[in-house]
Order: sequence, then C-alpha cells, then structure tokens
Amino acid sequence: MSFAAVRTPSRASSSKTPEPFRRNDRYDRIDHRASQDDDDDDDDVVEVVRSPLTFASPEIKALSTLRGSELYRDITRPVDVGLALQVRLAKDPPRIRPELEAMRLLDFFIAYVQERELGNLGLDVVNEHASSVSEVIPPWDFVWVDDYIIDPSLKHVREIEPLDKVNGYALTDELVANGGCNCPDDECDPRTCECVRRANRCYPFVDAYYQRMLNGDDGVDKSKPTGDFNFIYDAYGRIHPDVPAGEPIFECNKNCSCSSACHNRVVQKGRKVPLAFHKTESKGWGIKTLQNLKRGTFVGAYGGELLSDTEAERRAEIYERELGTTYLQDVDNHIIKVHLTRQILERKLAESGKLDDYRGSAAKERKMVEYVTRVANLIEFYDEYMKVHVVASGDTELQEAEQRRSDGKPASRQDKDAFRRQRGAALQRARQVAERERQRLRRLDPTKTFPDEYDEDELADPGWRFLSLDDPDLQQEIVVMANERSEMEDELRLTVDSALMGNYTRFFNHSCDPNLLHVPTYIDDASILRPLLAFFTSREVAAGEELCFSYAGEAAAVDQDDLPASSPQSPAKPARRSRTAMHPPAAKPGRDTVAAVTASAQDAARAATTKHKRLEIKCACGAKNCTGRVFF
Ligand SMILES: C[S@@+](CC[C@H](N)C(=O)[O-])C[C@H]1O[C@@H](n2cnc3c(N)ncnc32)[C@H](O)[C@@H]1O
Repeated sequence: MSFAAVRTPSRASSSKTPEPFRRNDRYDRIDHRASQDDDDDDDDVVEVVRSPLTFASPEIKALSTLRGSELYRDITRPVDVGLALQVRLAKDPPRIRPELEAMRLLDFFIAYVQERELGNLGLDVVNEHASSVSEVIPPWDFVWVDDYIIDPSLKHVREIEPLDKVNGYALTDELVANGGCNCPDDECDPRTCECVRRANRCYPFVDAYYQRMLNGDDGVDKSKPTGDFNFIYDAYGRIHPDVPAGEPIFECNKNCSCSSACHNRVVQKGRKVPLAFHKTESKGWGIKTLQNLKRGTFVGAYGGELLSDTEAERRAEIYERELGTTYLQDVDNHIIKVHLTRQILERKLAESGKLDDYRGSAAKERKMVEYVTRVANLIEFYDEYMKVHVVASGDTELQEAEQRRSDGKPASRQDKDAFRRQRGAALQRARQVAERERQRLRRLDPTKTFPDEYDEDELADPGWRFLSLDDPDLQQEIVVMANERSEMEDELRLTVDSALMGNYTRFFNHSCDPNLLHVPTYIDDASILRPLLAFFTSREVAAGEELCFSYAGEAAAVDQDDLPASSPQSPAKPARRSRTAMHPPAAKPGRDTVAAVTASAQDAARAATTKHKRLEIKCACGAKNCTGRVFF
C-alpha cells in the first residue's frame, strides 16, 4: 500500500453546480477550480494521507494475471496511454486552454471505443457533471474486451473432463453437443433448425418456451405452422414478447451452415442501437440510450475475466475494502441449476440401477424432464423458504430444527412442533398473497368470480409449497439434494470480473425498477456453465433514459404481471428466483444454507457493521420502490 504527501483537496468544498458538458459543447465550460484553488495561500498545509487506490493502482492491476501479459500487450497499450493522459490531467491540470486537452482526451477515448466496437455504432459521451478536465471521459482504467478471458488457473473450465461412470452408466456431463445446424438456406427454418432442437434438449425445464419436446416425439412437429416454432427472436431481432423472462438463448453459431442473415443470430452481431456513456449525478458513470427502444432489444453483453469462485471471493474483498465498489458478476442462472439437478438425479438413478427407465426413448426422456423439473422446483421452494421464512423469522427454535434436518438428524418432538407452527404461518401468508392477487384481478375485471377456497395454483407461496409436502421423507430428500447442489454450485460457479477488462456494460448501474435484464446466451461455446450474459431491455425505454439492471438478480427485475402464464410444470410466479445476481459481498453465506442461517443469526450485529466485508452503498436509483441498497 502506498502513502504519499498530498494537499487536502479544496475543490470538494465548492458548491457551484457544474455546467453541462457535451462532446460538441464549447470546452471552456469545464470547471478550472482545481487549478485555481492551487493558488490559494495554504501551501504550507501539507497533510500525509493515503493516496486513493484506483483500478490503475499497481496493487489492483496485479489482480489480473492477464493484463500485464505479452498476449494482451497490444490491447493494453492504448488504455495505458489514455490512462496516463487522464491521470496527468487530474494531477496537473493545464492552466492555459484546458479545453484543448479535454478535447484531445475525449477524441482519443471516442476513437478507441469506436475501434473496439468493431465498426458498430461506437458510443457517445454525455457529461453534464464534469467538474475537471480529467473527468470529461469515464475512468479509462480497463482494457476493452467483449468476450470472456478465461483465467489460466481454470483448467477444469478449459478442458472439461467427462464425468466418471456410475454403476456402468455414463452421466450427462457438462457439455452439450453443439454440432450446429444444417439448414439448406441462408436463413434457418425454426421448424427444422437443429439449434431449436438443441435448445429443446438443453432447457425443456420449468418454462413453456422450450417444452416442445414434451409434445412431439422428436420435439418438433413439422406439420405445425412456423408460428408455433419460432426462434426466440422476432423478425426485428428482439426477444419475442411471449418468451418468459430470462429464458436462455441458443443462437446459430460457427458450426452452422446458415449465413449471418439468419434470424437466430443477434447477440453475436453486436449492439445496433446508439448509446452513450453518461456521467450521473450520484452514481458515477452510467450508460443511457440515445434512441427509443422497444422491449426485448439487445443492448450489450458482459465481457471480462472469467474467474473461479475462490478467486472472485479474493478479489471481492480487495475491491470492497480498497475501492468500495465491485464489477464482479456471478454466472449463476436457472439453466445451470436445473442441469446440476439433473446430474444429481441421474447419479441416484444410476446407483439404484434405474437410469434405463429414464433414457433411451422420447417418452423416457420426457419422464426424466418431468422428474428434474419437479425436484428443481422443490429445491427452489426449499431455498426460498429458508431465505424468507427461516432466516427472516428470527425463530431460533425453527432455525435449530432446520439445522438438525440439514444434518440428517431425526426430528425431535420439539422440531416437529416448530415445523407445524411454521406450516400454519406459511399457509396464512399464502392465503394473504392469494387474496391480494384476487383483489387485483377483480380490479381489472369486476365481473370476475372465484370459488370460496383458494386452489393450489393460487397458494403459490414457496414456504407453503415446501412445508405442505405431506411426506417428511421427501422433504428430507429435498434438503439433502439442495445441499448437494449448493456444494456443486460452489465448486463450479464462475464469476465475470470486468474491473480490469470489460466493455461499456460494466457501467450499467443498479436500479430497483430496472429496464434491463440479462439473459444467458449460448453461441459458439457449448458449455452450460459459461453462457454469455446478454443484456436486453425488459420494457420500452425512452431516448435519454439510463439503462440499468437489478444487481439483486432477475426476479427483482421482472414485472411479474408482464410474465406469460406459467405452464403446468412451471413454478408459480412468486416462486421465481433470482436468475443472476451481481456478485454478493465477500462475507456471503456458505452454501450450506442452514449453517449460514445459524451463523447469520448469531453474527447479525457484527455483519452489519463490518464494512469491508459488506459493501453498503446507498441506492440512488430514485425509483418509487427503491429498497435503499445497491447490493443485497
Ligand atoms: C458496476 S459499477 C457501475 C458503474 C459505476 N457507476 C462507475 O462509474 O464505474 C457499480 C458501482 O456503481 C455505483 N452504483 C451503481 N448503481 C448505483 C445506485 N443505484 N446508487 C448508487 N450507486 C450506484 C456504486 O458505486 C457501485 O459500486
């Protein structure tokens, strides 16, 4: 850590509102106060304070093994030149015509961005809040990458080993065959395109969109009109309005015979809408759209270094402690969860010699899908129950009973009482939620009538869904599988770090009422574990609006009323979980949920005050439903 003698900044004391600054504005609007203040006669007051760490600091740069490597020397160099210019202007602002220096920096930056964007639209810079020459552009301390740069230590990610056979059975491993499609035309026909079938096979779980394999023998009924078998995109390259939020995307790719004219190639062609870097009033830099956007429009994909969970945790602590911010994004989607659930179930079936009953024909495969879907849903209900009912309840008896259940210990009479008590509370809660929903529907249609009793679909509270399982053995089995899946997720989870390498999407800020969501997208890379995180608009966005997503994950981002009706197999809407979350604080609970519950109950007070372990940034999104916090 370095210490330097610096003068107390007097610029901060000025309360004058800075003039707006735009690329084509006259540059003499830049506030020169920093340099003028240097003339103040307080030269004798020299304080020794720690120089602020930035992403350009050697300590932070050292986190990236790639940034300094030969391989990346060429893409790193322009950044370092730009950064040097920016830092020099910050430290030693020119006293004569600073606007010329500002213009030079701005033009240099815009040209750099234009070049990285590979002939796409480039990005403008809109800055109404520049207060010094160096602030006319965003901090230029990252290398531009649009893809994932895989940390060399992630050997298991680069070369995925097939899973060991169990009882003579080969299990479905991490890879999904990506042979591409053989469509005869430049533009694929979704009824016959192999990429649709691949999507069908990879993700027939939970939501209706890819459940076609449950209806036809090979998943695609060629007699049906094209309309029933669309790609996920419409003719304009936007996600179809009837696609459930967060549904994974499988694009045609380098293995396919179709050309770039194919409708099933959107993310890979890059952004087609004009955006701008935008200096916000209180959230640092952000990104805004310069044109009206329809719902489902692609606006960018997260790029950066792909890290293991361990490395991400290590970096999270350093970023949080030293910089008070983070650019870590977990790759933690529903598709990964169901895939791991499938592996657990296949292993169990293989051990008991029953796996043949679930593979080998379309009918048997359908049985497997139904089984995986049911168990994946129950695990989700259990996880949600633990989060909402157990952690939040403060009921130590219930927490201890759940801890014993998780440890596989038999339930005592006291434990059973605690479960029964909670079951009653969950039912009451589920009824209240159902009643509110009925009232909402009645407001929309006053003629609507309902039976006296709430039906199963209405009682969708996840706590109730888990606790109402009348089979304690099944409940116990779900708890064991939930823990097993958590451990697998811990081991396999990948995180994208765009602190040192990334693109403009690293500037998307958080909002509690977001207009973006990110969608797992598979293109050339077939690995289920590392989809690209592609950002799409979740509603119409007006020109000039800032583009934001929810750092808490997609569940918070999706207006539940916007979702299409659930399929018979899908979980009820309130049970939908976060699909992807901004990397949580370094002190996030371990994956053994129950142990985490107990720990967090005991450590609650300490956790709340240990700043370096928990980033606490006051949310400035300004939304009506703002929770007041950026990280969760
Ligand atoms: C991924 S970065 C986003 C880009 C960032 N604004 C910048 O200038 O580099 C996340 C950081 O942005 C800021 N931020 C994002 N959303 C915010 C919000 N709603 N309110 C306040 N600060 C926010 C926080 O400092 C957070 O640590």
